[in-house]
Amino acid sequence: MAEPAFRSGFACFVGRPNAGKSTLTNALVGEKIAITSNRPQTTRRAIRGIVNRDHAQLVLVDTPGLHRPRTLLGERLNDLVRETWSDVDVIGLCIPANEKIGPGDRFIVGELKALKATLIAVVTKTDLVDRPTLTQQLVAVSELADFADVVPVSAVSGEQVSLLADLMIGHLPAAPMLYPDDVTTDEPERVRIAEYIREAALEGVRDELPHSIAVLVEEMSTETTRGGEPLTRIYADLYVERQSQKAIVIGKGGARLRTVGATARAQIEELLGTRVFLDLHVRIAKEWQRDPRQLRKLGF
Ligand SMILES: Nc1nc2c(ncn2[C@@H]2O[C@H](COP(=O)(O)OP(=O)(O)OP(=O)(O)O)[C@@H](O)[C@H]2O)c(=O)[nH]1
Repeated sequence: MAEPAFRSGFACFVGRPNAGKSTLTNALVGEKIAITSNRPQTTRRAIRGIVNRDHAQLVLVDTPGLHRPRTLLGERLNDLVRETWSDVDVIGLCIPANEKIGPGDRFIVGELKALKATLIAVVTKTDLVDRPTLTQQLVAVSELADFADVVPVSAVSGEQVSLLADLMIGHLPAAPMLYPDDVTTDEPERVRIAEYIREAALEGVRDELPHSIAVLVEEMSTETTRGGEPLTRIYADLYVERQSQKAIVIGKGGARLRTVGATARAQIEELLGTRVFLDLHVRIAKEWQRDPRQLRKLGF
């Protein structure tokens, strides 16, 4: 059969926390769209990145990990993951090259088997291991399920990233372009801005904080300065659950919050292409992860 003129479709990466899914998505898309962190489970939303080729378009949906739900937020996240899984053409199961396959991986494989999507295995972080270890891991991973492909990649060195895109595209149906090809993500700007702030706020804080921070961009407007330059004013709230967490986020004399603001502002300026005035407020929303009203307000 002749190669179709155009292929397009959806794909997502799944795998245990910290498997390298967000970093890989960024490497494939070539623009920072999903937040990454060296802490598990920081990715909360289905963020799309788009890989554009002359004859294909691959839309990546970035999902949070599937895990045992302990809060209402946990349950919503799992629902979101399953919804995404049943809606894509290709699923890439990510397993780090430098970690043993465990019950968590087997659990995910079990959940994936019933789906209609083409299943491929991606052995990530290959820059961290030597050849014999990688070979062993590739064999072990191949035995987990009947994968259409098993691909080793390193998002950090870039090795095999482009090949992975080609393989994934090969599993997409013949279909026309889904989005204009100058678009890399359809995530609303405010959400991306909120994610930048959240990521900056998570840098270097204690392990129990990640789940307790949420960010909401309350107001955003653009004006022209006296010098004739566009300036975007952004007012955002950082929600934490307790006074003690608020103190950590703000830091001594507000020092930490200023660093968070400066880091996030630089990224937002790059995203928007204007100068940015960023006003951050830290607020306490008790038990927001368990409260449906608060969750809705924060976009979950
Ligand atoms: N050396 C190396 N490190 C990597 C690579 N890919 C990801 N990492 C690191 O692994 C950690 C986790 O990567 P993420 O991309 O956030 O992992 P994730 O699977 O999206 O994690 P969750 O959002 O928790 O599900 C980060 O510290 C990354 O810098 C890689 O190819 N090589």
